Amino acid sequence: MNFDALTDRRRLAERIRDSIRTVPDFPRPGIAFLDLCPVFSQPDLLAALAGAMSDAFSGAFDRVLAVEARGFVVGTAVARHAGRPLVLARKSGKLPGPVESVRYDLEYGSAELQIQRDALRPGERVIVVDDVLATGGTMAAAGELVRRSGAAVAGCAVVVTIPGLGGERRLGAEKVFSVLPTGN
Ligand SMILES: O=P(O)(O)OC[C@H]1O[C@H](OP(=O)(O)OP(=O)(O)O)[C@H](O)[C@@H]1O
Ligand SMILES: Nc1ncnc2[nH]cnc12
Repeated sequence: MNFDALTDRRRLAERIRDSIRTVPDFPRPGIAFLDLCPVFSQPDLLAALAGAMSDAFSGAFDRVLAVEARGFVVGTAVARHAGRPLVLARKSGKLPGPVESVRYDLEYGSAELQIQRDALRPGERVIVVDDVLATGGTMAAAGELVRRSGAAVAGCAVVVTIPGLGGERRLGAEKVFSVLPTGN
């Protein structure tokens, strides 16, 4: 990475950090909820985010898998920026079948994620895009859906990682790119 790219990355991270609103005790007591709506409302910031995520994987991916719901915002921007097809991982009951399903736990609940069986092809390289990485339960479920299709996870991209919840450790081998990494 050259100096300009590093400076731009730092500036991007600063603007995102300044834009995120932390809401205590939402959606339930004890959770410090990161509200990224103010990030999504700034077109230049969303475009820069998409560019940083795409660059992080040097364009070495065939499709972008976006996770419902906030991941759709970021994933759509990345797919558009990179000129790659967008695939949706949706919460249970939203996609017409046949679908593949995985149940999972996240920081404040449990859910089921699905993709359509013909959405990914064997051998394709897929990046999974979301807004927040907390426990990693959601990303792990999305990765499992990718592998069940015979495709491979080329990486995971998130706007922000919440430190101390084990998300990056849990994803282990999957390469995680976070614009605001742990500790920032
Ligand atoms: O790392 P984890 O502990 O799994 O948490 C991260 C997930 O939690 C949030 O999704 P949520 O299910 O709240 O959905 P939403 O985007 O529909 O609000 C967030 O958008 C991530 O998908
Ligand atoms: N603390 C949090 N804020 C926003 N989204 C989340 N997803 C999981 N944990 C979260």
